[in-house]
Amino acid sequence: MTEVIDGNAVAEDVRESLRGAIETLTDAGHQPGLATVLMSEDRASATYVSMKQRDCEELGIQSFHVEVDVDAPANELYDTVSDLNANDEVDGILVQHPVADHVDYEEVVRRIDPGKDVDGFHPENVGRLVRGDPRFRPCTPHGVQKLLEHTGVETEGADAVVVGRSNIVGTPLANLLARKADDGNATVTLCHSRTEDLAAKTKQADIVVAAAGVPELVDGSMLSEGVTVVDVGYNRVDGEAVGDVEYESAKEVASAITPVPGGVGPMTRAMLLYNTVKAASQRSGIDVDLP
Ligand SMILES: Nc1nc2c(c(=O)[nH]1)N[C@@H](CN(C=O)c1ccc(C(=O)N[C@@H](CCC(=O)O)C(=O)O)cc1)CN2
Repeated sequence: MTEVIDGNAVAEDVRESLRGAIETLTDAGHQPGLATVLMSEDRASATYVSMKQRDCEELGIQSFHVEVDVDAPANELYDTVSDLNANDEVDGILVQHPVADHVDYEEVVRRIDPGKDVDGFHPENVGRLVRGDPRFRPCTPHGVQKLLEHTGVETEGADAVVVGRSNIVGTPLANLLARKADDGNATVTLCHSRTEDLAAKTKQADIVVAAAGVPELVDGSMLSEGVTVVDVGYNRVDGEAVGDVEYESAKEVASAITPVPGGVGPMTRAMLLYNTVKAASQRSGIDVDLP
């Protein structure tokens, strides 16, 4: 029987487990605060940002939001980031990706105070993660780790194949899964658009994470019996949400699989709250228990 991994339920567990820390920080005079910045007309991005604001409100995290006109010069976005860096009530800053075409997202990220970089995208934080001393684990990779942990999937010694090498998901996740201690200890293969025989790689995997942004790229014929499948993809095809995994055929062979929607997406948001609380604790010097 294939286990369908319920991302909404695990995300709810994470949120509930953060309540105590938020209360401790708030009672001590430091209510955690998250600022979201949107410079895009993409409807999905606007939806994700408003979901993140709502998540904050529900948990008692202060939420700040800035919209920068898509036609504004890059400097306007840089100034917004500077203002938020200087705002003491803001513990975490998230600039929703993608931004307007004429703005270099990497430059925006470099301007975020690394101590407030709750996405974990700043070069200093990427370096720390790769060196084994992560300040903030990026939200989606961290969410995938939590889903595996919650499902009881053993990563230690497992063959994990990550499909997709984006800075937001594939590359940091491959790093985390390969690291020792409590991060994974897996043998990781990072596949991408130039991988010659993708099916040969995915077939030998105990864990497959699809994060390529290509609808239904991975199907059941490319998987081995008993594999765990995590689908990070979220594509709109004919108005329908479709993952990077062909769900029905993959479910036939998998022992556990995440659905789309209701799999990784809610975890991305939950781990953002986690990083915001962590940032608040680090910035205030108030120790809290984090799950
Ligand atoms: N600065 C960042 N930008 C982006 C990130 C990120 O981590 N940081 N990730 C992606 C997508 N993303 C976050 O913003 C995201 C994707 C999906 C969901 C989600 O909750 N999905 C739900 C369905 C939502 C719906 O109904 O439309 C699900 O899968 O069940 C949240 C966040 C892009 N940019």
